[in-house]
Amino acid sequence: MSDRPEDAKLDFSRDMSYGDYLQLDAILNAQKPLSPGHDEMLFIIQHQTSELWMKLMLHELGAAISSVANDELAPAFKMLARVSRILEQLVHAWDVLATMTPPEYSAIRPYLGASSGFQSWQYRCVEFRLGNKSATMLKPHEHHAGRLDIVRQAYESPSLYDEALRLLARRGLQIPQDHLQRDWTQPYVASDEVEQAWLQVYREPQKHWDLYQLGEELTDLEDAFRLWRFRHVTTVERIIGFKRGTGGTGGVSYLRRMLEVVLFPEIWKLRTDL
Ligand code: HEM
Ligand SMILES: N[C@@H](CC(=O)c1ccccc1NC=O)C(=O)O
Repeated sequence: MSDRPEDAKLDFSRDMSYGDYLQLDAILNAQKPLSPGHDEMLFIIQHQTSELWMKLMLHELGAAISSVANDELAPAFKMLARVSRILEQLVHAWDVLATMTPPEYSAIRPYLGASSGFQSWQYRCVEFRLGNKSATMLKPHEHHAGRLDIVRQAYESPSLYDEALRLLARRGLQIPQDHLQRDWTQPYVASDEVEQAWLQVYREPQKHWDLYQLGEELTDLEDAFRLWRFRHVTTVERIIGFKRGTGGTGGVSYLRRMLEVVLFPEIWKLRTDL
């Protein structure tokens, strides 16, 4: 045992090093700016780090959905809490991107062509796993069969909320049959009976403690996701104003409409009716 750096292992000619393990050659050689603009490095790294966090989110969300489906709530809570913390991290990441001014972004934007975050397949999988289903959103991935399969898998599977409602039914709460077995590609439709079931949980938390905790984990998650959407719109407005998006939508008008999405409607409504 020693505190001297000279005593650390220094020869990695035969052993796996930090960079080997983390595949840093692949990651750190993946920043290829197309424009002469200084700020493109920020733009690329902001997106790449977001995609890495989304990869972890999908890893956690997929496992959390399976855990809920298997009545294993303790591990699901831990994974959902992690997803919410990742979203918070992504909310704060907007502060870094917001240091980019409109003229700085104008130097990069012509080089982006028709590419846009709208085409992020991992983001679309997150939305689908959280229950925001839309057939149109599969289309940008049709040109790439492997990716389309991944997005379609998320599209066709029960969402986190679908599995939560199936769990409530297994616990004896009244959930309508058409919420328990349905075409999972269809957008979720809120129901008074489902709200009544959640109200029972929230009126007697001590009787349904883990379902109550699940309800609050879902609330945390949607709360953090709403903040992410909001920071996206405000950051976009401060950088490009009301210009149309490179992806072809109205831009800020489209992103504002996305602020109206409610993922777990009865969990929010019950607060008024409790
Ligand atoms: C200068 C920075 C940014 C600008 C100006 C911007 C602008 C836009 C616009 C205008 C759209 C609407 C689609 C379109 O027509 O293009 C959009 C969508 C999107 N952007 Fe960004 N964005 C920026 C940064 C980011 C970052 C850092 C991420 C993180 C990954 C991101 C992820 C997305 C996603 C996922 C969508 C699709 C949203 C949805 O369908 O609900 N954007 N963005
Ligand atoms: N939609 C943006 C372009 C954009 O932001 C973008 C382009 C390529 C890769 C990622 C992007 N980020 C998120 O939409 C724009 O209209 O300027």
